[in-house]
This record gives sequence, C-alpha cells and structure tokens, in this order.
Amino acid sequence: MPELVFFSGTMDCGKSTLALQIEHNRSARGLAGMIFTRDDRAGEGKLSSRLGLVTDAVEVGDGQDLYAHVVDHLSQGGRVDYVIADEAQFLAPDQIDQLARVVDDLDVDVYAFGITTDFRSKLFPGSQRLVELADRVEVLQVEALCWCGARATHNARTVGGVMVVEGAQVVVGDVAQSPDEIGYEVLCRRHHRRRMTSATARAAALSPDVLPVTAT
Ligand SMILES: Nc1ncnc2c1ncn2[C@@H]1O[C@H](COP(=O)(O)OP(=O)(O)O)[C@@H](O)[C@H]1O
Ligand SMILES: Cc1cn([C@H]2C[C@H](O)[C@@H](COP(=O)(O)O)O2)c(=O)[nH]c1=O
Repeated sequence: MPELVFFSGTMDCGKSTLALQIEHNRSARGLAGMIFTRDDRAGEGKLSSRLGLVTDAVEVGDGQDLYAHVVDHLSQGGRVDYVIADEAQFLAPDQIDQLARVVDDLDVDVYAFGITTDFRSKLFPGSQRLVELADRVEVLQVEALCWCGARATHNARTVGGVMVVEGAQVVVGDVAQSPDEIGYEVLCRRHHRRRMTSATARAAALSPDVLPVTAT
C-alpha cells in the first residue's frame, strides 16, 4: 500500500540527507521521483543537505496545487513513482491534503521531511497537518544533541547566541550562523524552557557569581 510518511525531527538531524538517499536509491533502480521543496537554504528549486549533496527540486509556491502538479506531469506523459517533499513545514495545510490525495488517488508513495515545531515550540501548520494525515511519523535515528549532551528535541532561534521568542514564524536560516545574524540552535526541552543556549551557558559558567569562592 502506498503511504504518506512524515520524517520529522529538529533542525540538523539529517532529514534532507535521508531525502537525498531515498531519491538516490530509487532513481538508481530506474524509478522516477517528483521532488518538492520550499525555501531551502541553498536557494530556489534546490534540496540540499549539510553533507554537501544537492539536487534540483520543484520550488513550491503559495497556493500551488501539488496534486494538480503531479497529475499534469502524468498527463503530459511523465512518470511519477514516488514524491519527496522537503522543508514540508513550510507547506500550507491544503498542500499536505493534496499530498495525501496523491497517495490515495494516484497510488504513489509520498515522503515528507520537516521540522515539527518552530522556535517557540509551536507546531508549523504544515507539520500539524502531516501529523494529522500521515500513515506514519518517523523520528530520525541520528539524534541531534543539545550542548549539554541530551537529545535535542527543540529548535531555538538565536541572535548573537541569545535565544529569542519574538518574531515571524518563518525565517530561513541555519545553525552555526555568525554571532550578529539570526541563527538557530537545537536544544533539549529543559534548556529550551530555560532559554539557555550554548553561548549563555558558557557565559553563566564564566560569571564571577558562579566561580568557587576561595578564603582570603
Ligand atoms: N562534516 C560532517 N561530517 C559528518 N556528518 C556531518 C557533517 N556535517 C553535517 N553532518 C551530518 O549532517 C546532519 C545534518 O544533515 P541535514 O540533512 O542537512 O539535516 P536537516 O535536513 O535535518 O536539517 C548532521 O546532523 C550531521 O549528522
Ligand atoms: C525553528 C525554525 C526554523 N525555521 C527555518 C530555518 C531553516 O531554514 C528551516 C529548517 O531547515 P532544516 O533543513 O531542518 O535545518 O526552517 C523557521 O523558519 N522558523 C523556525 O521557527
């Protein structure tokens, strides 16, 4: 049975790498994929991984009907054996419904990849719809780690290394940005709740308040 699978995790846990591996293994066996993405860091119409691999993809626009896009391709004599949708958190809920329709009405597997929650730990609307509709939600096996060594489960947005909680839901960016840019850091829940990033933890450790007191 074809499936809608949602591969989810924090930023930087290997989702795009897995998407590219699925694409590689299937295309190596002569299968034809339709690859969708939206707002990848590498630029328009790209699906990229931090391991350096990149492939071309269809850049999804506002209001674009993904089911109609696949049907158009098929009706022009193209083949679609599977669909990959990266950065799926940026898709609209309607577009997730269209991907589910691709599975149900066209008998095509759809593999969607994305982060579940934003920097405020709120669900992205597209990810919420995926959780609601997917046949399976798969959490990636390679765990990203918080600075404390615990499994990272949350995405923090940072400015100058300090976690911020105000701002637009969508700001394309990366982990390990230069200090003056908006960046992201993955954290465990405990440190996300305490807004403690690696930089603020380091600063706290160096603060005289927490240095051992020596008798003079
Ligand atoms: N230099 C490196 N050597 C080995 N693995 C790396 C290197 N850089 C990144 N990675 C791996 O790539 C993962 C990020 O992959 P990517 O597909 O870009 O993540 P995502 O799409 O989930 O944000 C990291 O968690 C790490 O495992
Ligand atoms: C937490 C969060 C992230 N984003 C953006 C930042 C990146 O461009 C992508 C995630 O990409 P990745 O391949 O999973 O690293 O999402 C955002 O716009 N808003 C957020 O709250």
